Amino acid sequence: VLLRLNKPSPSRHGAGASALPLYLLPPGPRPLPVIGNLHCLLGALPHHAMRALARRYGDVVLLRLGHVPTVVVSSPEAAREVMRTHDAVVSNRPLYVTADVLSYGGQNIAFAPSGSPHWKELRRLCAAELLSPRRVLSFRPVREEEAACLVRSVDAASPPPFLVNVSERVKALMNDVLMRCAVGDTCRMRDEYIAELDEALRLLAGFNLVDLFPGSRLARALGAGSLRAAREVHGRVHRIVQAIIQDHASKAADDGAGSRDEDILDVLLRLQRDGGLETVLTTQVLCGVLFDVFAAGSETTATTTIWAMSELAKNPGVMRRAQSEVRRVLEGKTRVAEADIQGRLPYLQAVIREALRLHPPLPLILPRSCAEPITILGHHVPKGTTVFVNAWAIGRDERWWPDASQFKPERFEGEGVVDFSGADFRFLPGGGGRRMCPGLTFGVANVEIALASLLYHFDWELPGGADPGALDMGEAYGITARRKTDLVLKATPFVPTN
Ligand code: HEM
Repeated sequence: VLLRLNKPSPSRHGAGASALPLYLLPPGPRPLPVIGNLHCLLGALPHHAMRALARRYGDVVLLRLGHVPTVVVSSPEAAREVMRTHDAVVSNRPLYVTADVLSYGGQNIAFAPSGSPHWKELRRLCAAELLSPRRVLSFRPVREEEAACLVRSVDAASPPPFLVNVSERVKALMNDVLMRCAVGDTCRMRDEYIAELDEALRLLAGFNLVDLFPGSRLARALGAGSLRAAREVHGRVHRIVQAIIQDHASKAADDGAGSRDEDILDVLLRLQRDGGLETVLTTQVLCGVLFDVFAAGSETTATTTIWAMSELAKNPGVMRRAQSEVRRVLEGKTRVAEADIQGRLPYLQAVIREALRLHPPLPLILPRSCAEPITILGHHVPKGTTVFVNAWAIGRDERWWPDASQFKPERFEGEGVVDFSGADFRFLPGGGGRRMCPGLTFGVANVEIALASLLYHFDWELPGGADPGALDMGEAYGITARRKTDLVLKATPFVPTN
């Protein structure tokens, strides 16, 4: 009787759960008819609401979101079981309807089925070609030029001190960097492409009725508008990418081989021509991969940089220490070159990690789907369950991070520091296991040079002498946990640009 009172009835949580002894299922709130536990997520951002549920029910919580059985894990041990012990079984993404349309039915990297030869080949290409350390290094001139451009754009305002919308500038910077690395610097449809990709990201964010109630005709009818919008954006993106590919092919013929560094589309087109891969690189696959690079790369790196600047503005002592490190290392220079800072800014690196701990851009990582029944910390998780790892909650938990809510980069200094490799399940900004982010090194390189440039060239403070501690740190709803309000700071030039 006690078990019945404390545990949800299995049959209430979805078909896969119905044959199980109810005490084996993870605990969770009682689902309501039809909507299940959707009401538990109302009024708060999903990762916040899920943390509140974890505090009440434990590190493994069972929910029913609409018709979809869902498990949320919120501790390093539970995350290890998902991403290491059961990695092979929990590495598919649930293919939501909008994502299905935008990814050509899972032909890109982020939504392709994980066991498929297609996904394995694309991941191999990421490691060996598209996002390899050599390729990331070859993008160095792009990062340096764009970071210098950012500094000039701040400097262009007059007279000093300038009021700078840091959010806008950083977003523009990351869009430009990712766009140039993906399709080159002379893409005539650049702005159109960015606008369509932004719209696609907006459609991907959030829970869609059709995804929450798969199989329901009513949900299909009510959700028809967003599905139609996704199809339209998808059609426009496809046409733009086709035109970009044609431009590239004719430019490659004009330039002659080897006259410039390859961008990601050049590499894809070369691999397409050469053939011999496990998968055929159709135009659809190229569109999907370019979508991954831009969608997964631009927003995450911009969000991380903006949160890092926010935390620095909120914590002037940390700002001073990071600035003095950057200024000591770059003394006498008129612009930031990566060769000058590489491996020489350990405190700034710690600032970036601390920003990623408190503000992982993808707070719930990306959802996974359980292909077979598994056990997480002794709880039975039925086949077909969607699994979320709440990296945001784990990164803010006092059990693993003393003074968890404080911005203390020092915790990432010294021996035995936690790294980005996904091996330490307390710190999962790039996820873990076989689905772990393949672009994290590239992303962090973009964040590092942007921050080094802003800190080297300018002093920063809140406008109107506002109290740094009172800076609004609210998050907006969306595919990434970005700032709710734009970050606007006062910049005073410190080192002039050349
Ligand atoms: C600070 C920057 C970044 C962060 C915090 C980040 C974070 C993440 C996370 C949490 C995932 C899901 C991993 C999982 O399911 O375990 C992911 C996947 C992915 N990321 Fe990143 N990312 C960043 C930058 C980038 C960049 C620059 C690129 C490419 C240019 C990229 C490409 C991808 C791709 C393709 C996937 C899907 C991988 C798959 O499903 O196999 N990311 N990223």
